[in-house]
Amino acid sequence: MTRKPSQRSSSQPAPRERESRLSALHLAPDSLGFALDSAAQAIGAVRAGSALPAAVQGLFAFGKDSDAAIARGAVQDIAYTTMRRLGSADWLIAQRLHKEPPPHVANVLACAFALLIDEGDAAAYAPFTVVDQAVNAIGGRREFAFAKGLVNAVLRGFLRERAALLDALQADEVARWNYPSWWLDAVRRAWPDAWQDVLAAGNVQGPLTLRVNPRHSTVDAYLQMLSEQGIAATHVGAYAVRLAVPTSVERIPGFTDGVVSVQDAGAQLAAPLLDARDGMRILDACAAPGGKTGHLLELADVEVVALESDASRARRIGENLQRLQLEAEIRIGDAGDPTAWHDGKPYDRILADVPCSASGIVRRHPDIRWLRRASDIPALVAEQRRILQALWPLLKTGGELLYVTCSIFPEEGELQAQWFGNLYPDAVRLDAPGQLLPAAARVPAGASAGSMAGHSIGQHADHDGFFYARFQKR
Ligand SMILES: C[S@@+](CC[C@H](N)C(=O)[O-])C[C@H]1O[C@@H](n2cnc3c(N)ncnc32)[C@H](O)[C@@H]1O
Repeated sequence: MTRKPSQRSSSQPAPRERESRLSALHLAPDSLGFALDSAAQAIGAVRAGSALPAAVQGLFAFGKDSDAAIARGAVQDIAYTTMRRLGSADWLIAQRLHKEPPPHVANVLACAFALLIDEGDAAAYAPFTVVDQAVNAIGGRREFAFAKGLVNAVLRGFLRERAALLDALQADEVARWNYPSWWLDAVRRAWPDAWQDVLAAGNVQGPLTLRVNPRHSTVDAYLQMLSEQGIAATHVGAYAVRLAVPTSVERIPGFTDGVVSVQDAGAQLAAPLLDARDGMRILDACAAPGGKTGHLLELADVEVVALESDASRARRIGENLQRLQLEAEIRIGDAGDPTAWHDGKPYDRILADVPCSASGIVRRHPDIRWLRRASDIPALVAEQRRILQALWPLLKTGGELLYVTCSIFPEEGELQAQWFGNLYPDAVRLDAPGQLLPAAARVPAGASAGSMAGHSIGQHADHDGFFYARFQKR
């Protein structure tokens, strides 16, 4: 948790814009009740199909900066924690209530349950504080005030029967693992020896990992600088440094000057695998927000075309490269339709970091598991194939294509690589990590801690899930 709001509530209405369908909220912006109410709105938005970052952003879009600053950290923490525990929270609600409550009441309860599941030192707030503040959150809106007694009874009842309920919850797979059942089936099918580790890794908050820019520093020199500033960090990859305590980017030494970037250790494998050398012409075919584009340009003096289909996301490539003081040619276009953007000059290297289920990065985006549907996977597989087929003819003979997904589903990984190898007799498969399963340094209590199938990065493994396949054109 980045910050805890005070337990104070106030009779003063919070001066921020609210969803039009909700009445005014009579709670102070620095109270836990206010944070629970806001987080509940974000959960409601995700249940309606919105991505969590957009849902949280939307809450503060019209608010005063001061209110947003006060509440935002706590709201974000509660909403993300709730997403990681939504299966448990919904199960507990169903156990305690025979009739479905109004959605906002259910979402406040879900947020409260998510905070009550941890005990002792692991708990962010004292249990009775959570209960009192959840009751305040419900009482803070005129139309839900009738449910104060119910929220109080449900949450206090949970505290009385906590151990028995959490024990019973283990028998329900969705409640236990906090993933939808189709996702549980898919992970079990794909990784019969490691499925529990994979699921558990996705339920741990990801660390803050940095990539050191070799144009400005070295990992050793940067670690030394951090140590002089009293910041604990570990060397976790060729260019990767993991901070012991996550912080905001403005506080990361050297971030604004482009000495380091924020990038997961698993994602940092892409640019070195492309083996780019000075003078090469490279296509980064699905480039935004430009994490891998920046890394490529840090490693060699290359000419990079950064292609992205989403114009608003493409702007972030430019912002990231500006901070790094590096340049690429940014083009907006569909990687699956080169006629619209390709100038006819072939590439030495192509990075195909294609759109995918993002099932490998759920620890950073815990909403993804609830937003995705099983039917999304075949649609994504088809889209990945369309893009790969369009890109292969753009590669020079002797050139290399790196296929990347942040997925743990073999349909988007190994099976896709095999399909590609069978389709193109001139594609020679080169060494690459293949499936990199997500690995968490800290696995939550109660989760299995057996050995991982697939690859991980090494002794300090703590990275998202990726798939990497490399092909050379003969
Ligand atoms: C996995 S992300 C890329 C991450 C990026 N390589 C990085 O390291 O920061 C995939 C990107 O592909 C874009 N995209 C999706 N379909 C595309 C298409 N048909 N052509 C080009 N870009 C596409 C998405 O908007 C998204 O920004």
